Amino acid sequence: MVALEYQKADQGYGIILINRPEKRNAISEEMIAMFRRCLKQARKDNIKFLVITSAGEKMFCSGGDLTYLHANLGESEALERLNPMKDVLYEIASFPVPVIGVLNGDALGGGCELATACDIRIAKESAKFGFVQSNLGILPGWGGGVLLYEKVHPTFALQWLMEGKVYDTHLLKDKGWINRIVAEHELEDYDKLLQSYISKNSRQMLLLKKQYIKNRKRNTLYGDMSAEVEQTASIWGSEEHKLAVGKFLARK
Ligand SMILES: CC[C@@H](C(=O)O)C(=O)SCCNC(=O)CCNC(=O)[C@H](O)C(C)(C)COP(=O)(O)OP(=O)(O)OC[C@H]1O[C@@H](n2cnc3c(N)ncnc32)[C@H](O)[C@@H]1OP(=O)(O)O
Repeated sequence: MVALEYQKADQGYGIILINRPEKRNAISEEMIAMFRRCLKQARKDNIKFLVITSAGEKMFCSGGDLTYLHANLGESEALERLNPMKDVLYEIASFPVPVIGVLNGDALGGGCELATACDIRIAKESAKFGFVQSNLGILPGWGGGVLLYEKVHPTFALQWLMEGKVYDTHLLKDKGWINRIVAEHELEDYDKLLQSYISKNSRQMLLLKKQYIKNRKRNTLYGDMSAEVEQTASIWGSEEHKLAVGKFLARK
């Protein structure tokens, strides 16, 4: 089974599928390299938009693989392991056509960062989402906190990042993080689900994304994301982080 794959759909859009449901779609080191390759291929194809979604019904993504991103890493080692996925998130955020996150299940930690890097989020109604990093003694490790400030009101971004709460789709739609809530059965037919995008042409999509990037509040996105990752790496070895990750890894 391939843990991450890309394909171009007949209707002219691309899909990246995170396919590791048995580990709740946690992102491993190997999958980061696969992500880069898939994005590269998607850039070459003449697609109208790119979808990022996952296999399984439970989780869109449970974040970074905690066996690889464990808490016993030194600052420079943590930075080395975090930066590649930050680059993937930046690549998604600056991808030439719109990127739609189809959130088929919950997301935690880095999973919420990945969802936030997408331009549009369509979520299954029953899904729950948590920027829980503060509960783990860290900050977002892939630059996704910076992206969150771009997507929702700054006071809500700060509140979510500070409190580390897990929210439902209705609250997050009110806050502007989720664009559209759908029933589970609507995820069975992508061409129908995505019809309002499929019906537009490639040139329109390309120009709309270009305008969106131009209208971004900041033009220092990459540097700001890198600074956030550095800050996270600086507190990676905190006692709170060691305790939280140690507890997860030892729970069975
Ligand atoms: C930069 C990374 C950093 C960030 O910036 O935020 C992060 O992303 S840190 C990670 C944040 N995520 C978490 O803390 C979530 C950890 N996982 C869980 O709390 C639970 O697994 C779950 C996601 C709520 C799902 O619970 P449940 O449905 O009961 O399944 P299991 O717990 O039994 O998990 C099944 C299977 O998957 C493995 N798993 C789950 N999440 C991860 C992960 N993030 N990394 C590695 N492995 C993960 C889990 O260990 C189980 O494996 P087996 O024991 O081999 O079956």
